Amino acid sequence: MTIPLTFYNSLTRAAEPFVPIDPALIRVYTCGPTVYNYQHIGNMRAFLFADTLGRVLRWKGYPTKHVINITDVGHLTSDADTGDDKMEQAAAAEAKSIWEIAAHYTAAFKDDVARLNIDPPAEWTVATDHIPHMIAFAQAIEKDCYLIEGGLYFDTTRVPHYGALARPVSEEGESRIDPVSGKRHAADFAIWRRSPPGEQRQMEWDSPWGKGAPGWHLECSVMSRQHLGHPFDIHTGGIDHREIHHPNEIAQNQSFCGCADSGARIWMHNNFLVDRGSKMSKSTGEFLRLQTLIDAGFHPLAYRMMCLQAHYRSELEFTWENLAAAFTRFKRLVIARDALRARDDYVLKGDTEPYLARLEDAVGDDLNTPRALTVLDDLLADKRLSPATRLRALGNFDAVLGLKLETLGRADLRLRPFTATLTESEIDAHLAARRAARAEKDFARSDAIRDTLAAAGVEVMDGDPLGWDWKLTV
Ligand SMILES: Nc1ncnc2c1ncn2[C@@H]1O[C@H](COP(=O)(O)OP(=O)(O)OP(=O)(O)O)[C@@H](O)[C@H]1O
Ligand SMILES: [Zn+2]
Repeated sequence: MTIPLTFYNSLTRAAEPFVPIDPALIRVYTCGPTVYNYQHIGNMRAFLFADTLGRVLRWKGYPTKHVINITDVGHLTSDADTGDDKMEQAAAAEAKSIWEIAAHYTAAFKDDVARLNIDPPAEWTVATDHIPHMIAFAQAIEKDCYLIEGGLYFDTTRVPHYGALARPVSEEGESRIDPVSGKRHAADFAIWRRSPPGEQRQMEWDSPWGKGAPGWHLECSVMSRQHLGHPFDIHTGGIDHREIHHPNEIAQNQSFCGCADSGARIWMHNNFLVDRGSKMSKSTGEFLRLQTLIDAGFHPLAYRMMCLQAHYRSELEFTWENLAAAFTRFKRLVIARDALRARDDYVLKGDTEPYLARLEDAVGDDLNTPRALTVLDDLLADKRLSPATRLRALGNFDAVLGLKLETLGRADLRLRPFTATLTESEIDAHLAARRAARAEKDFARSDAIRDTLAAAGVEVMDGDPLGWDWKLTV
């Protein structure tokens, strides 16, 4: 594979050729979820993007170490260090301990990761496992901090070009940051938040600056440095992080190294999933979970397909129609694959190289997955290649797109097999008749219909949790 990779670097606002720091190991850090609630499908878009990046690097032959953190402390209700800790607030609302909250939502997040076929990273690092390291890091940058009643704050005028990543740091931008009494500059942020006198927090630790908890930005500087070393290759996150969280990480990293290095060579940001025109957000209440989509009858990979159809730097509007269209496209791919399998004569004829080159070119062009999908469509439809040849190339597309085209069964998607003797609408008609029979308590008739379906290769699944009431017995 020879086509170079190009990534859009938010630091320079330009597409740049990817030059590994050490080709023997590419190091990637992704800001992970705050586990005070279920992740919504917008959050999962951020992890799908990071997964595509990791997949592309590995497919290109780069050994890659990917770290994603779990934020279980420090993220306040405002990204700019005011309000309550999101974890404390959720624990109070659900009358549970923070540790229970974190365990529950971390497990739910990892379920979604698996269902979306996101490759688990080399390490999931947990913020609260790193408190001593955070204190040591804070001591190292204390020279650029000042102590006020609220805790230890970072003086953002102490590093060169603070906020260059957010660009421009406008008056308007800074006015979004709520004032904290004693802060020297609006953009200054908490490194260590002291527990208010007389108040006991569920999560608090002793430190040289009093009992309290680390600031949210600190954890990513500390975990990325500890697990990857600075500078590492690529740092990713959602585009909201480009404004506050990542500029603050960069300021800490610069203070720590006493240099101008941001800590990562390339900073990449995915754009938002929006719902009726605005960012889908946990904090604003109503949001969609992956489970909601599954309950509505969609395979989780239909959502992956929906995300792949848009470039990661474009805003993506969620509508049920878009999701249904993505699901249909996904089913068509599975149907096309099965049609090829049915005709497979094990004869290899034709050359897939041009398609693989186009795939490489597409994903190398700042992860252009929409273009990669059209390459896949073209490959499957190319009659100059034998079925076996086309099927053989699928592994490359699976490696990059993660759609499980090689392994997913038709039954998983509720598709009628080519060998089935009933059409999809006939199956539905039988099922409707069976439901009517059951409603009339005519179980003999209901069982007879079930047997008819079974003979045709269709197994009825009463009470299927996915809401699909039949699957194929193949
Ligand atoms: N609507 C969205 N579309 C795409 N990415 C998103 C969206 N909302 C959040 N993200 C990204 O999801 C990742 C995890 O976010 P995190 O759990 O910190 O979110 P949060 O701030 O707690 O929740 P929210 O932003 O939903 O209130 C981050 O990279 C964030 O930028
Ligand atoms: Zn982070």
